[in-house]
Amino acid sequence: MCKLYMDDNIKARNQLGGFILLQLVDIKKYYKNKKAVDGISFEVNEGEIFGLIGANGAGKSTTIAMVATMLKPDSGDILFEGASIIKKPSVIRRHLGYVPQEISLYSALTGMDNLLFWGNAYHVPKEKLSERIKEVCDMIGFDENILKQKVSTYSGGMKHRLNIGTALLHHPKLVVLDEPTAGIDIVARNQILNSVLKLKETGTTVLYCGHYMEEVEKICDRICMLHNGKIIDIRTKEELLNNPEKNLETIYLEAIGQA
Ligand SMILES: Nc1ncnc2c1ncn2[C@@H]1O[C@H](COP(=O)(O)OP(=O)(O)OP(=O)(O)O)[C@@H](O)[C@H]1O
Repeated sequence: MCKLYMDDNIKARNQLGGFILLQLVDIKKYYKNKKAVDGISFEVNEGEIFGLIGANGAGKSTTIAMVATMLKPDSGDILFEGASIIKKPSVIRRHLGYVPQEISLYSALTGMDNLLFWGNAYHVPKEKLSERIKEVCDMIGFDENILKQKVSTYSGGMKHRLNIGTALLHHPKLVVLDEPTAGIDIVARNQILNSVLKLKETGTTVLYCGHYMEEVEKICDRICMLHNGKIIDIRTKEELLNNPEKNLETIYLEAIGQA
């Protein structure tokens, strides 16, 4: 029999002929009686930056925690390269770089020691690790001098950048970022956004959960708006650019009846 028919994880194509990396199909998640995610379906194309926005409690973190296999949906399915990650979480785990809001760094260690630690934790082959650390440092804007310093001496923005770097060492196909710029200054935010854009240049797909509408608008190819656990709209960057009289914030506020 032809291999194509034997394979149960065949990547789907989008309308433009590109590959779909990730598909959420009618996902629901309850916390006791509270519906946190209420029938969400969307697709993330290979190589794009896909943004998720919404006010506090909209369901963003719950959604991406399910993609990162930290939480299991109550119903629906999530497919990575056509295979269900609900049935088999391992299909996504080795291809995933998940950056939660919390910083997971050892502050008593240097930046380099943190990268070595996470490189080993992600099973990056020893002979490839130093080259990969160089590539990641280039992406997050770290030089050798910074790497020699202890993380306890870093600014908040530097910690966030290194935190992202640790999730990139194993060259993941999909990077999931949960509000990576929350609570840091404008300069550090800009550096992080540039790192995310560099990541896209390397062909990596990004699922970006953000709080600040203007930054999501700036870097994302498509933006999914959530409210009360439901999708209220999905807009492409082109649609937003072609409609300059309404920015993302206005569109979102109008959609939730708050304009
Ligand atoms: N562990 C939990 N137990 C009970 N309810 C929860 C839990 N986590 C989230 N919720 C509720 O589920 C809903 C969605 O929360 P979620 O954290 O996914 O939203 P969010 O869009 O990420 O919000 P924020 O921007 O504040 O992080 C909210 O009403 C929240 O209170």
